[in-house]
Amino acid sequence: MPVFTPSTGIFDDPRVLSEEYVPENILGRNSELESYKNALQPIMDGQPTKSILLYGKTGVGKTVSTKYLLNHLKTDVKKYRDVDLTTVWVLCENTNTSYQLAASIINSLREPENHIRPTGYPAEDMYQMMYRELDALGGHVVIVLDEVDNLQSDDKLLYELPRARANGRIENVRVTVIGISNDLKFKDNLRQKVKSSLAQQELLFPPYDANQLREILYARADQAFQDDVLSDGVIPLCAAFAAQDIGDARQALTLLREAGNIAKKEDATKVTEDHVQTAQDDLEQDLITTSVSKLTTQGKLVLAATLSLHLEDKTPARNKDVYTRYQRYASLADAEPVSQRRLRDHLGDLSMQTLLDERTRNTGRQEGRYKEYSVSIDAHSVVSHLRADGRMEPVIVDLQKRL
Ligand SMILES: Nc1ncnc2c1ncn2[C@@H]1O[C@H](COP(=O)(O)OP(=O)(O)OP(=O)(O)O)[C@@H](O)[C@H]1O
Repeated sequence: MPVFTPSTGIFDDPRVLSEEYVPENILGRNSELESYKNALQPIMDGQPTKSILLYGKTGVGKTVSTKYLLNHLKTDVKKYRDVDLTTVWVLCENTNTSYQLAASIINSLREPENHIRPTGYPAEDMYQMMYRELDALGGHVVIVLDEVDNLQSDDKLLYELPRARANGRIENVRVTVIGISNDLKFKDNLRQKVKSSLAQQELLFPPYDANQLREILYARADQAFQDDVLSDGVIPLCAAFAAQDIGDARQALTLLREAGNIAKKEDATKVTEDHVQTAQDDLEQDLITTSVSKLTTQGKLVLAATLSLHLEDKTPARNKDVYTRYQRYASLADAEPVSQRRLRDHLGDLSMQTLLDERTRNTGRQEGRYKEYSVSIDAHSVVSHLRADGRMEPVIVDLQKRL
């Protein structure tokens, strides 16, 4: 018996479904791309530009559209106007201060051997170094600040960078700043003067609907899979799952890829809707595992308290009801309880991570508006994931009485 046999021919080129793959065409974003292109057009025309703040939830094409337009702009500006366009892309995930941002900009313009250490300089020296570096480039520089919301608490450069030329910090180069954020409330939290500097133009990318997701998936599937291996319902089902959730193209592509992987593992000749369903269940489990394991002890206690109410059929529950149960669980786990106000933040976080469902009730005059919470995931899997934290053991014993 041979040890190795050829894999079944499900995929042609699975890399096409990976996160790294850059598609040639952006689908389902015509009007958004048109507005974005108009916002960048002054660069082509050699006119002063306004800064751009681009919003939208995760996976709605903000990154891919920005890369697509900047790549074209770079080529076209060179061709028609002989202007050099430099693009600087800073992922602000771990960049929380203006000082770190200046260091990241400098380093992204330098060869690795000339990188500076992002510590130890007086702040003003660091900023001056950055402006000198930018000015030396000449032409036009587009600085993309991806996940710009991380810089909210130290916003000096968010204010100054878009105005650098007007304020005489640079002379030879024009700078356009594009801030990208999936925090839809980011702008509301900015100081007025930062808002008017960073968000001179705003673009909103809405979630994809099922039709748009289907269009994106069909184009990718054509290259990713061998001919005729996808059953007819597969792409519509992947699109429907992702549209029902938050309309995220990344999620839809991952689901299609995982369905293909499952079919391949089973040595199946076709990818079916059952494979999609299994992939969806697996991904949901992975999401719960990751989200629960990343919670702080307080977050886990709040989740456990809401879950125990759920198991007693007492959800949707209000903040004050969760708080009573939470206090008991905090004491069982020997943790200092947080205030009721802080509990509200934890409930909000858990809802953002889709571990809980949040619903606002409006009862008219008597009680006004309030929020209610219920559990949106499988109780057994939450309990098994909470078990990984030894401190939760007494709480789990209590929860198990209700399971
Ligand atoms: N309109 C589209 N056409 C083709 N592929 C798309 C489109 N929109 C998104 N994608 C693909 O979906 C994935 C996520 O897209 P992208 O990274 O642009 O999302 P995003 O809005 O920047 O998300 P995040 O805020 O999480 O970074 C990528 O693999 C991208 O190639």
